Amino acid sequence: MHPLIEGILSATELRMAGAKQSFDHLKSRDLVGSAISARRRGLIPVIAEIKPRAISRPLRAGEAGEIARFYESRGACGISVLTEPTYFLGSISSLEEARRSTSLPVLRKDFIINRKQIREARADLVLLIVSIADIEDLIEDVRAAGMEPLVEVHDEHELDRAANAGATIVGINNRDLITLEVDLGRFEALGPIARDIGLFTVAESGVSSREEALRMMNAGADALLIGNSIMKNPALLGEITGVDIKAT
Ligand SMILES: O=C(O)c1ccccc1NCC(=O)[C@H](O)[C@H](O)COP(=O)(O)O
Repeated sequence: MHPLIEGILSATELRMAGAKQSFDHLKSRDLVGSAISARRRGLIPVIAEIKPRAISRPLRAGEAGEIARFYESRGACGISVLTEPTYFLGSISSLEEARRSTSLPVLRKDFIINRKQIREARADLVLLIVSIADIEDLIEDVRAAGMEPLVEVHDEHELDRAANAGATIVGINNRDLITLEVDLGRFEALGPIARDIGLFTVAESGVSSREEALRMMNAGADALLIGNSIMKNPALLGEITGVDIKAT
């Protein structure tokens, strides 16, 4: 594990001692349906991420809602919100704002290690990372709270673990959590294996152009998760999804 992630996990344990843990059981929004509908409209299905770290500052009140609405207008099929505060400068309030501001399914992207975190806030999907979490228990907890787990894997062993634990949506992260290096070849190697066993596959990290997005789609991705490149240059999202291309 990279020292940065060890630091995030220690800070998470401390913070959770006093966290609130309740939310309304509203109807969940369906990511798979939203991605299929994007493809039918000729778009590349992108889960667009709100990632304050990419712009090196926390968001102002109201900004997460503005970004979420913009992402929806540029063809996103889902919104991911980084809620981890220590390194990623995220917040639960951004998650709640983003979900109130669009009709898209919203993913809570964080380093979830215990069930208290799952009940901190309403999302439609919650990220569980196989290498840091007891996913066998937490998958059930996420579903019991009316949400769906997006289970992140980095190699074939983790993919087997996710499938055996009952995951149906897997994220294959092109970013290595030990070195933090990004290699799109990781999805190309694992994506087809995940699809062959019937999983819905999300190619996570490292996509910064339409060409790279097409590369992930050609490798069998059902959806892409993109953060840094579109936070730095939001206009890029329409180019990647294809909304801009259809408009011209
Ligand atoms: O993004 C990081 O620097 C990072 C560092 C350590 C652990 C996780 C990290 N990112 C989380 C993510 O997986 C990404 O935010 C997400 O997949 C989008 O990736 P990108 O398009 O490369 O921002």
